[in-house]
Amino acid sequence: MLKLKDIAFSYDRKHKTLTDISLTIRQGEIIALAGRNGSGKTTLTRLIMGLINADAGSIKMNGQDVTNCQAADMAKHIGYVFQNPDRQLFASTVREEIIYGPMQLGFTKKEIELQLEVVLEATDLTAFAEWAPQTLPRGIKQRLSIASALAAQPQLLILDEPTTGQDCRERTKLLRLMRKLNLEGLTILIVSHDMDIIAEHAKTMIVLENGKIKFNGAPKELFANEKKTVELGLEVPEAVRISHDLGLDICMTPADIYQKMQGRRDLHV
Ligand SMILES: Nc1ncnc2c1ncn2[C@@H]1O[C@H](COP(=O)(O)OP(=O)(O)OP(=O)(O)O)[C@@H](O)[C@H]1O
Repeated sequence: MLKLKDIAFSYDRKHKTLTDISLTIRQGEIIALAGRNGSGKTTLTRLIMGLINADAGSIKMNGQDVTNCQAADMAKHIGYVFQNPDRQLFASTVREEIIYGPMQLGFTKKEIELQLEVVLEATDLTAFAEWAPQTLPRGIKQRLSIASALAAQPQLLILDEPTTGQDCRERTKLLRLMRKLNLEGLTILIVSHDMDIIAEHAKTMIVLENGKIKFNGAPKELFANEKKTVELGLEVPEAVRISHDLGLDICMTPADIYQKMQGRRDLHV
């Protein structure tokens, strides 16, 4: 769906911010982007969004060259949800916030109304349609940011640290929403420092260090190698650690641990 080949980018020509970035985001997958602070994650997502353009290399979307496309063109295909919803929300009601994108993209009145109804329902925000976004709690604001992005019917949704600053209930609700959208066919790129989320939800994981890809593969493959995980500035997920301590085969989720424990007579469930 999206293919980056040999991408290079620098903000000031002196320091290379991204080097030799080649990656593929496949239709329908949840792919995670991780790495320590300053490794280049935001820069890479800004590049994919067309907010900045690469100095070298190419980007293709569904086989079409979009290397030098601007943000307005990419907004037809890609939705972006900021880590801090306050950076994104500006309208005076939830309804206006959601219809802004489709209006800018030239949707008809009928399409806009339909999209509004569909995304309010999908994000469980119907009851808040007339509320002022700024008065909503953080978790609901985050869902509104997702609703606004979804309203433009993107093929790819980029979620930047979507669970930061949320309580457990809102975090669970948001992850469930992400999963549901993915099952309905939406491709999702999640930028996260939370390895538990990546272990549980991502099919592929890309790790950046100093602007270069240091890992690109299944999260399980990386987390099985604790030394490499730590070297890349990442934490081993809780489920992996516990399964290791219990002498089980590597588990990526608490449900995995439960299942594997049932097969072991020496461990009581
Ligand atoms: N607008 C800018 N101008 C110049 N340098 C920048 C700019 N934005 C980021 N950088 C630099 O580019 C490098 C990569 O930054 P980036 O924000 O992409 O990393 P990140 O992995 O997203 O970090 P974090 O996890 O802290 O958000 C850093 O060295 C940063 O200082």
